[in-house]
Amino acid sequence: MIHFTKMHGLGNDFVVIDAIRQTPRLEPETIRRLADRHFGIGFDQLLLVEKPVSPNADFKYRIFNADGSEVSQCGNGARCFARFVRDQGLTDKDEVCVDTDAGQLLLKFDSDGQITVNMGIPRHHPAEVPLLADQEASSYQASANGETYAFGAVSMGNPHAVLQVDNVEAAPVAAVGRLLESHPFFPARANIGFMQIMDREHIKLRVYERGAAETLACGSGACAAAVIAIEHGLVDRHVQVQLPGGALKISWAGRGEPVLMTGPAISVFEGTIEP
Ligand SMILES: N[C@H](CCC[C@H](N)C(=O)O)C(=O)O
Repeated sequence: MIHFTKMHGLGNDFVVIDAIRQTPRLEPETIRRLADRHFGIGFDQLLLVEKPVSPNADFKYRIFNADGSEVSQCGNGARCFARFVRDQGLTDKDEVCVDTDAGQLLLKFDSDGQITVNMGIPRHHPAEVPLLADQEASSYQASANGETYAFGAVSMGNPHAVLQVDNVEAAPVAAVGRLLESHPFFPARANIGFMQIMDREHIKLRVYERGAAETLACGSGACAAAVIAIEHGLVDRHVQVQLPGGALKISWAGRGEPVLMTGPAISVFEGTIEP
């Protein structure tokens, strides 16, 4: 029997499992079954909390999408991970350093109960996103089903393409998101953001996530949209990103600097599974 906690960050929801004091064996098929919102628990991603691999880190955490694929970054998940290790008594630190497959993240508990994540330095080179382009560009194009789509692209430790739209509510997120998520232009697939610039301090965003379809919020997607909008001179360096599930505060001082993301993390219930 495995104990888990069901959590969410702005409605992007997770099952979080302590894999330090437990030894879960979760094959991709099991993850897919548990992710099902009718036959399983239901979640966008499953997070495993493990012992650190680096001497200076407190933990390692691994991320699995609802389709069973293991990935390297999850912004909302990082905040829920931080809340989890505190609630479970695995740490009493106010700042937690965590190893991930994309490098280390630094997580800080703010006085108001929100959590600020240093999401690392965005990567722009095509090979780092990854995407199939000969050189870096401020905007790329990909064609599908007779349409051509223009987007910015960046890695936050996971691949993101961001399209600018005039009305995010009317954006074809399901149809175009699904098309581009697994487009050959993205050899590792990609998270597809649809961004509407409201003013120099506010973005509205919807994200069709790799391996999870549209979610109510995407932390790394909010970081990617802010980076691309800042690069294009559309917003200032401190911006609020409004997603269907709520708002995140994103700050970025420019190339070579890390992106900071601040937002909530909520525990909903605890349970047990026989995987
Ligand atoms: N679907 C993403 C992982 C989860 C990202 C998202 N939930 C976040 O908050 O950043 C990927 O395959 O890269």
